[in-house]
Amino acid sequence: MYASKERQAEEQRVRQVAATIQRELEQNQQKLTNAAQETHQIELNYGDTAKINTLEVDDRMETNAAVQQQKQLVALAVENQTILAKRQQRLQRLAQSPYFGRIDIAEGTDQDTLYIGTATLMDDQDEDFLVYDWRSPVAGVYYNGTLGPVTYPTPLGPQRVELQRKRQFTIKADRITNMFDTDETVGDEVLQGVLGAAASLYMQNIVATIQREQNEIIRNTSADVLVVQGVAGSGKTSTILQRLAYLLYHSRKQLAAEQVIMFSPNHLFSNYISQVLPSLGEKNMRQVTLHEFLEKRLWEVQVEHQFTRFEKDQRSLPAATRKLRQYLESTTMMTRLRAVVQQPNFCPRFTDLLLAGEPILTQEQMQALWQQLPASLTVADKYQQTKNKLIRLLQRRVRQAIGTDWLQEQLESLSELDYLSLSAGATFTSDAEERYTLGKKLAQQHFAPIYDAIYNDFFLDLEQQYLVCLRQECPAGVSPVSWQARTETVASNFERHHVALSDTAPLLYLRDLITGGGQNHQIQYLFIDEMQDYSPAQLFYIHHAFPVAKLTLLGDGAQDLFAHETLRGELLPALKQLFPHQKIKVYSLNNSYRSTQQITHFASALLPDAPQILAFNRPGPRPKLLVCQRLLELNQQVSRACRDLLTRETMVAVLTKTQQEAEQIYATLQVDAPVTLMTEQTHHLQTGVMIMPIYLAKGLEFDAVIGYNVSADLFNAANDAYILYTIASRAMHELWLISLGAPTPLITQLAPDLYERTNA
Ligand SMILES: Nc1ncnc2c1ncn2[C@@H]1O[C@H](COP(=O)(O)OP(=O)(O)OP(=O)(O)O)[C@@H](O)[C@H]1O
Repeated sequence: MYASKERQAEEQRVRQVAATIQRELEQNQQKLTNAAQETHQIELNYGDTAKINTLEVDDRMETNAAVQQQKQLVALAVENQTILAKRQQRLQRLAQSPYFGRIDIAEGTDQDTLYIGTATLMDDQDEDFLVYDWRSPVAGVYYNGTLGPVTYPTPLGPQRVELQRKRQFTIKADRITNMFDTDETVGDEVLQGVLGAAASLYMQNIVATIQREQNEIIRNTSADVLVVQGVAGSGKTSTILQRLAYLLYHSRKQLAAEQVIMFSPNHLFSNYISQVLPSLGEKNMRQVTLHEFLEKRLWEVQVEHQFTRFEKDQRSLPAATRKLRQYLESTTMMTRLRAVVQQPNFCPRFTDLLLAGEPILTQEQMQALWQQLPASLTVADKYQQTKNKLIRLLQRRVRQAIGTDWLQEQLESLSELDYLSLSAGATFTSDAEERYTLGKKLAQQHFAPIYDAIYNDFFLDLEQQYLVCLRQECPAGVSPVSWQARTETVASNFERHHVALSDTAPLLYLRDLITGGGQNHQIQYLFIDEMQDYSPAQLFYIHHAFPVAKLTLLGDGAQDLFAHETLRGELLPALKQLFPHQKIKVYSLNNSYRSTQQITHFASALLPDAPQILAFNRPGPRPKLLVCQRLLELNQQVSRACRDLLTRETMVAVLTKTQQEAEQIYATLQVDAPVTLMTEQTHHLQTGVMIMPIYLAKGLEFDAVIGYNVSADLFNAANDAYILYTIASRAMHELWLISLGAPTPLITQLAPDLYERTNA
């Protein structure tokens, strides 16, 4: 009886709040319409003003002032319209679900009841909060505290209150579909509902069900480098997107979405997460993949793609190559380059700048300029001064060219069109002036490629310089023969305008060290998802490239597809080496939310150094292992599995190790549903069946996953347990693994009750 009275009271409140939202929506819509008309009217007037007679000087001045004023009016009107439009969107969001939580807090005899939703809502008089934004300090109590004494931050210091009740709601428009009181962070029941639902094409926000351990990460504003080491499906991506929404809300004046950048694993992922921030009323941050970032900075050469390298590695990766790679991709490699550049007599390798085969500025000249500079200057300063001197030398060359016969001849033979473009409508007072001006322009045009080359730092022979650094010293633990062979490979790569992935970070760093460029001071926050896919050298370089950005790095050592081992072993010393002057905070997330208990147990058992992975209590069928004897049978079984799964699930993924296998199965798959072969160029998830190599499925999830050909032949290398774990942990509800011939011992050695084995 009491419970139903409570429910009635809550239902009545929701209806009242929903009615307020509706009223505000209507009023705001009216204001928005008026504002749009006003903007339009001002723009019309602005057009008229521009037509005012500008012949008389006085009129002209007046018109200029009027135009300025009109421009300001337009800007104001547009701003006003933007604010109203944002408000309308916020109200529309609240109308769908006004709030999801309630807390009752008491301070002494003062009692307060607060409702928490995705945005703030005031009552009609603008006096009382009907809904508190989830990011407000007091709302932290909802996510953080169990009942009893709790504290939350205020401008006057920590505020201590008694949390007397925590209530959760599921509300659709003005109807409560579920409501209960809880003492937990966020009750199991709501989470069960959310996690049991079907996969979606876009990631959803988790604002109503943020867990305590996630909340801490979201609200941390003090760390310079915040690292989240979390098991698959622990909500790392969800948490950082919520964190970004939190940071944008709290630093509204100092931080804009444009000052935030996120490194994401691929375009599919970027698109998959693109709706989370807008659903929380925030603009999206910039996203970039590692390959895009490297390619943009090394635009004159072709950069090896991580995915291409992964595919090649599957065919063969000798131990010696792995060892060399480890060194090239280490922080030691980067600091060694720094030491080379900081040597007292360091002089970079330069290259002649040629025009039609003729050297215009020579490396000897450049070296001489460098040597003349005071030894006390930094390398970057010396470089800039050399660059400036080269520009001056070029200017002198331009002046000298003006009087030369060849230039005068060219002037004489200018076509009418060339003359007009060169003179650009200028009038000259004398013939000599005309000859000089046009001659100078012609000379400037002639030497423009050299100017561009200086401007773009092409006089620095970065490739030779890099080779010099490599040849200087063979690192400890690497055989001199393989080091030399590797260095020769780098040289022949350069001849083909190609750079191997391992050389990209060192090469870029070397260039920046010498030129003093390459640093972006605008970005305030930088997020890296899947940090285990970055080598220490790449992380080192990214930190160098964005020196003021606070970093949030997320990863899972167990999803180490590319065998960088960045997140294996002792994390803190490695981080200290990477970020020696930063305040580092490391969080671990061990609860896995994505998959059923059966899938999580199976996936965790695959890992050799089994981390602590806590499965969420959501039961489902055990993973299935199907063994086939012939290729034809394997393909038939995959088709059959897809058909079966599609009777229950909407998004089924066939995950392979390589692109080639994905193409093979795509060619033979027979199902009565849309089938999409995903490639690096695919940007959107699809319903039906998606086929892709595992590296494209990073960070994604599907209702059901079929692991394609998990045979002993294919999964036998040291890193394969991690690949298989990544495949398995993409599945939310069902996992099938199909093998051609004997399945990998990674599976067969597991406890038999972890999966169900069938022979086809
Ligand atoms: N607090 C939460 N409330 C509701 N759902 C959650 C919560 N935390 C995580 N999830 C859900 O769990 C799934 C996995 O989350 P997410 O992709 O953020 O994890 P992840 O740690 O980045 O995973 P991975 O490393 O495996 O890619 C998503 O469906 C997400 O919505």
